[in-house]
Amino acid sequence: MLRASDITKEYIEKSACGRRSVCRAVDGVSLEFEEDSIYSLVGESGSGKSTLSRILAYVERPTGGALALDGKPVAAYSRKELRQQRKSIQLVMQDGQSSLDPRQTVAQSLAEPMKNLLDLGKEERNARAHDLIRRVGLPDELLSRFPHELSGGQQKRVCIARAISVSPRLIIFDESLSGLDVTLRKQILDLLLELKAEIRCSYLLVTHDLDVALYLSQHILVMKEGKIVEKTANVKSHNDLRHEYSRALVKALLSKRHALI
Ligand SMILES: Nc1ncnc2c1ncn2[C@@H]1O[C@H](COP(=O)(O)OP(=O)(O)OP(=O)(O)O)[C@@H](O)[C@H]1O
Repeated sequence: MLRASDITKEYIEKSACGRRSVCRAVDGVSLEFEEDSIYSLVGESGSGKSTLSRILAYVERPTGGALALDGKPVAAYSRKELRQQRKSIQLVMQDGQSSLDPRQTVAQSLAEPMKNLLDLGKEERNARAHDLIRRVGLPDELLSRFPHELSGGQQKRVCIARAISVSPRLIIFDESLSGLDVTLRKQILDLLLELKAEIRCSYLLVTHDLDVALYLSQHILVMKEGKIVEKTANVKSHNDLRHEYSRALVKALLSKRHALI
């Protein structure tokens, strides 16, 4: 469905003394996402996961390489086609509160992508907002609230409802589950599995947490210093990860578990 070929992203950084240097955040990444599958992207902080996610969601342009959707290069899309395709890939960011406009009620927040990307009329948007809020397990009365009147878990659910409102084919969750306590995180993970069974889209979950990746996904992608160092399909346990760097991540995970017991 979505193919990324040799994606590179360089940032020019300026030091305090005015010297310029190049940071290669993403370095020659090629990936292919299939329909109806769950992928996790893991790697340590600064390995380029968020940058790659923004590029895959067309929020940021790569410095090199190309994206193609259903075989057609995204660069060849007209403005109108690109707008149409924007709904296919949705990005859910880490912080629920700052991803939602503080001046919009939940109903307005849910209506916005349906208005901009689906051209739905007001009545249809309202009806869909009621349906969406229930699908993510929240009561209808929350539709009239503002983001600061919601708990962290409720904000995440609203962000998920907003992402599914346009029937995407791939949803990228960029660290969207961090900062939640274990019980709440499990609830959201189970909600994602339920929704996926209903809407049959693909997920890319960007996470530091290998346990979360193993719980949810069939495909694990491991990123280090801007490169994908391992792509493993049909992952059942951490033993399936073979690359030296992946083994180091597994070792860190296991020692963290022992420290907690
Ligand atoms: N807008 C930017 N300008 C300059 N450098 C940037 C920018 N965004 C990211 N970087 C740099 O690119 C590299 C990759 O950052 P990125 O946020 O993609 O990593 P990450 O794996 O998502 O990290 P984390 O898990 O901590 O969120 C880092 O060295 C970061 O400092």
